[in-house]
Amino acid sequence: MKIALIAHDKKKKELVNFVLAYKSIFSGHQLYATGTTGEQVIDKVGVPVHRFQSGPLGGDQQIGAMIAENEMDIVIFFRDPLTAQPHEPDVSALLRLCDVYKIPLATNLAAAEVMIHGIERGDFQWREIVK
Ligand SMILES: O=C(CO)COP(=O)(O)O
Repeated sequence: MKIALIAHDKKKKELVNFVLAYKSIFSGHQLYATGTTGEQVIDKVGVPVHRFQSGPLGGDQQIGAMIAENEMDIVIFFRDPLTAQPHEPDVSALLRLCDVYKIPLATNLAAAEVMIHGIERGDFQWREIVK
């Protein structure tokens, strides 16, 4: 499956630790990320990640474009709800596209924990049928 990994700055450590904890599962999938998140995942986890632009420079929109093309299966986006983001419209647009295209989206650690076990079990195989 194609999995997008995104984290706002104050959530990056949490996301990196999450990917590290489930490295064996993530390793079996194609990973995509916004620029800085991807850089940290590559450095600290050591898995291959396709990196887009940094979020404020269009990375969220690039992932949104993949969703619109039915090219992204799952989005894990650790958002920081307590810090204003200069590119908030891009963030909202990405979340909206997940809903438009029914793309499974986890926006915090607790939801991502459930999601990763679902990925492991094959709960999202229906995405292959949709394609
Ligand atoms: O801002 C982001 C998502 O909205 C994340 O971008 P970076 O991974 O480049 O920090």
